[in-house]
Amino acid sequence: MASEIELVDIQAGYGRAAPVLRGLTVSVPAGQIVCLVGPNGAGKSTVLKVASGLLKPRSGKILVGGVDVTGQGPQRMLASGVAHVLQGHSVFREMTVAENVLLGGYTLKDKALIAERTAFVKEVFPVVAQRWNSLAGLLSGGQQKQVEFARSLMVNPKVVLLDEPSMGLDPKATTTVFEQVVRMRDAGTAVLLVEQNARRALETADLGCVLDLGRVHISGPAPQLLADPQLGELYLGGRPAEPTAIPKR
Ligand SMILES: Nc1ncnc2c1ncn2[C@@H]1O[C@H](COP(=O)(O)OP(=O)(O)OP(=O)(O)O)[C@@H](O)[C@H]1O
Repeated sequence: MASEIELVDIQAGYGRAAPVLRGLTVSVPAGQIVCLVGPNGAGKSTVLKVASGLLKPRSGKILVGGVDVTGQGPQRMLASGVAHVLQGHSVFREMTVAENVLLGGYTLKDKALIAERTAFVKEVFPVVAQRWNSLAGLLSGGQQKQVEFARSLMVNPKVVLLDEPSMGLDPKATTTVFEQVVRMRDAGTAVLLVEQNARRALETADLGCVLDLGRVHISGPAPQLLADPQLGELYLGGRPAEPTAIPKR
């Protein structure tokens, strides 16, 4: 299956500190949700920063749609088709939902294309259409997250990187947000999802990767990972002796 983005044998870290990612390889096939789970500090957000060009890898390769884009910064990565929805809340509360979403298309010059993309994101995220002229700050946390998702889809990315989309949300809003992640995938965008809420993320994803010590320790179809006792072990503080590969479907 063709990959929208591939990170190959990535070494990356901050400043002069020891590397956080130590030979990490992950790939997101077209039309799939891949989730990264792992203990605090395992490097999950760092993977997304490398994938979106915010952090340049010390070594390794980044391929988008098979094209080598290693070393490109965030603007070029966005133009290549990689959109990053950062951790926390990034809507402008004093602006309308419309203004927030249209910001995502600021690089688009063609008015017809902007109108087409606007209609598309309103269809994928009904709450965005319903609250189009409301101030974004009046929306609930889960609704604001959908505004962020809609903004990221304005440029028709190949892959969207989602960093802890359920952070700070109650269980009902979390359910809604994960349903919208599935809608994004079904609408044709591949997703690389980072989550603390490992169970919910694996229930939503097609494929899962467990990060530990800066590399992927276990990977495979999400349902198989959910049933894997080693996953529980990791979260209880134990470590698997050897990296394990679960055969692909
Ligand atoms: N801007 C930064 N400068 C220096 N070190 C950083 C920076 N961001 C992250 N780190 C360090 O990199 C390591 C991995 O952090 P990262 O945020 O990628 O982990 P994570 O798996 O996403 O963690 P969490 O689940 O707690 O969000 C940690 O040791 C962290 O302290």
